Amino acid sequence: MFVRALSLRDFRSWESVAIDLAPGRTVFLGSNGNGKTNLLEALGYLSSLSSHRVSTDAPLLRTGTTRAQIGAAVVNAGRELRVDIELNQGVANRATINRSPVRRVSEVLGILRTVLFAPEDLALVRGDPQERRRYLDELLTARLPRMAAVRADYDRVLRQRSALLKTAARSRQAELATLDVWDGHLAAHGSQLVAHRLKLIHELSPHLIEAYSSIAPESRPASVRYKSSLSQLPLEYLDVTRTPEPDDADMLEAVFLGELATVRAKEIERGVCLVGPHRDDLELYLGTEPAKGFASHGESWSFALSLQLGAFALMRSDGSDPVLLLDDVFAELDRRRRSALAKVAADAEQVLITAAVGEDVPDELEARTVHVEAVNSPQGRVSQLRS
Ligand SMILES: Nc1ncnc2c1ncn2[C@@H]1O[C@H](COP(=O)(O)OP(=O)(O)OP(=O)(O)O)[C@@H](O)[C@H]1O
Repeated sequence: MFVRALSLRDFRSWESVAIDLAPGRTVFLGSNGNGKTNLLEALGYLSSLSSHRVSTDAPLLRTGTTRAQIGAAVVNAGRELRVDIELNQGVANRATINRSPVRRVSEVLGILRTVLFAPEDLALVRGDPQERRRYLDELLTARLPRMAAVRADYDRVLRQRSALLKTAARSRQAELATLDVWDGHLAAHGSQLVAHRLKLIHELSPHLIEAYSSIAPESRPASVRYKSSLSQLPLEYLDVTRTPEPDDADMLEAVFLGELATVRAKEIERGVCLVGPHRDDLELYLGTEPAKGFASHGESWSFALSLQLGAFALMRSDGSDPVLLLDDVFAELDRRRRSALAKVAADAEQVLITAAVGEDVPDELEARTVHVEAVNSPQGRVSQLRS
């Protein structure tokens, strides 16, 4: 797929811009802080409904404004769809598809699929489990948009159950009957989420291993493993080579419920939900060692890049290339990693790249260049395209 046109209004440093884009490679070139990443961030938002840099929408609205708009025309297998999102301060966000309003903004998920590789991705290897859970869940949702509802349901139940546990912890008296109901909901949604994550990891793992070995052939092999907070889950289910079965979610739900019964006293005492997908992790290994705290800087970069290239390969195997967004990453890579990434980029349907200087982008990519600059205007400092 590719983005044929992107338009922004009051998004980050962009007051108003409309850019025509084409398949192949485009580099957004400009000095630091001029607004290049903001363009990729907008596309990332359109595809995942979240930013790779911030966890709330507020910083995405241009300073002093109360509404940001992102619009794109996306072509997939010859069919074009127009998608527009409005980010509003204080009121709910809104979206349209082909100019028709949708009931839920999440209905736009799946129209634009992207894989974004950015300096922040180092946190996938070095950061907390929540970074890796987010990576997994966004990939899950990109491939299977209905998972957005499962995630939202799980998060809602988790919040409500956590609030109940806190009350129970404070008053030292559990509303046991109510808690039973929430246990049921938590296990139902949580087991769906875990079953899909396990299936995803099973499918992703070969692509990831291959990506890592092509980027860092001299290094120990990379591998991944799901770490579940369900201690009663039979270990075979965590084996990435095991082919998932259709009834895995049922089995997981039963294990989840059993586990909740086991930890209930502890949960009431501490006032938090102790088990479930919100406590799980995607463990990364180099050889037999965990990558976190063990991998060198270069190996960590290679691993982070492999996670994204693995995601790209997996989505490609689903039938259509996602748009590859590369945010200022070539400068961070050594020669071998650069050329491994350039090889993937040269072959992808559409790649949008940001760079501060042209020399950072490998020549073999033969990219079209779009210059970005920031200027002082009556609206403050804003980004614009330079022709
Ligand atoms: N909500 C906002 N409103 C107005 N300007 C913003 C907002 N958020 C960020 N900016 C501005 O956007 C600029 C950063 O843009 P961006 O991250 O796209 O830069 P960049 O060109 O990718 O830079 P680098 O090469 O350093 O990564 C900064 O000048 C920042 O002040």
